[in-house]
Amino acid sequence: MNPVVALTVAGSDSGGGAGLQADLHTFAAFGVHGTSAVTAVTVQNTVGVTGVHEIPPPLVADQIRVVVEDMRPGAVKTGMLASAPIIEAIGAAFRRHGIGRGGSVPLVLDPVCASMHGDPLLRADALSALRGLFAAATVVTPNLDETALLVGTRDQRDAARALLALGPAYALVKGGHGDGPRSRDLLTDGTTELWLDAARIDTGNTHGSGDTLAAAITARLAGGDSLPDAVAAAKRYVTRAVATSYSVGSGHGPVGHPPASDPVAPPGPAGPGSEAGAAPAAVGAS
Ligand SMILES: Nc1ncnc2c1ncn2[C@@H]1O[C@H](COP(=O)(O)OP(=O)(O)OP(=O)(O)O)[C@@H](O)[C@H]1O
Ligand SMILES: Cc1ncc(CO)c(N)n1
Repeated sequence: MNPVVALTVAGSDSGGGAGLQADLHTFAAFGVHGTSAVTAVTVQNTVGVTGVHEIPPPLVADQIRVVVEDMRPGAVKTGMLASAPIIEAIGAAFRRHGIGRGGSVPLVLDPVCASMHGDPLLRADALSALRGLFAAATVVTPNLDETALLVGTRDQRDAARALLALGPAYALVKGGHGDGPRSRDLLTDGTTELWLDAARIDTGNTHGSGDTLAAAITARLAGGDSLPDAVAAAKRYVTRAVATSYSVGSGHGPVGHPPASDPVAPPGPAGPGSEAGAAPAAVGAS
């Protein structure tokens, strides 16, 4: 039986906690075969990012092409995209291969702008190119620092409204950077609003939490979940990931990647894959 396949288009974190390394750990935890198109190599550890080497845009597009032609991922995720030329090459590749809205493969767009240490992972002149990719996304998953940069607000509802105006089917505005006792994320398609709520775990070891949440959504979408079901499963997973985080190095340690308690089911007779932008349903996470 063919495995479910997911693709991440992301940067490498040499420290192993975030970026495509976190994505591949997460895909594996859900029992999904992970593939990757590398956008940039970062020189990074638990303390910070000291260097970035961008991959030439045609090489990024070629990685996407060979994976899609050979293995047909059930869903795609983007993380660190680094520069406007790389984003434009990715956008063209997605259109060519039917990835994102308008195509048949759901797209989870995590608009990574900086590391948790505040080191830039996207060139300042690439913000408008990144916004331009939003219309292709099934869901965009910014944190509050990213909503401030992208749409000028840290209010979760206002940010979601402004993000949806850029064209994605759903906005998931994460609240991990708040400081209350709960870690609350807002999922909305403009009609239905869903708060995903969990107790905030008292730890500084949250490196890779955002990548892990978006990768878990991608894994579940690849297995055929609706978007709200995928987000609910991913929230449960990232909460366990933060709970199993650990210290390594002298800075912020990574989240853990325990096996998912609800792994992706192998494809049935109809095969994996869901409609990009499926209808919302009432879900909750605790
Ligand atoms: N201390 C915590 N306890 C529980 N959940 C958390 C905690 N920190 C983050 N989360 C959850 O982890 C997910 C990622 O959120 P966050 O806002 O940290 O993303 P991010 O900033 O993009 O992550 P990264 O650190 O990878 O850049 C969200 O679901 C958030 O609610
Ligand atoms: C390569 C990479 N992607 C994403 C993040 C954000 O977690 C990071 N720190 N590094």
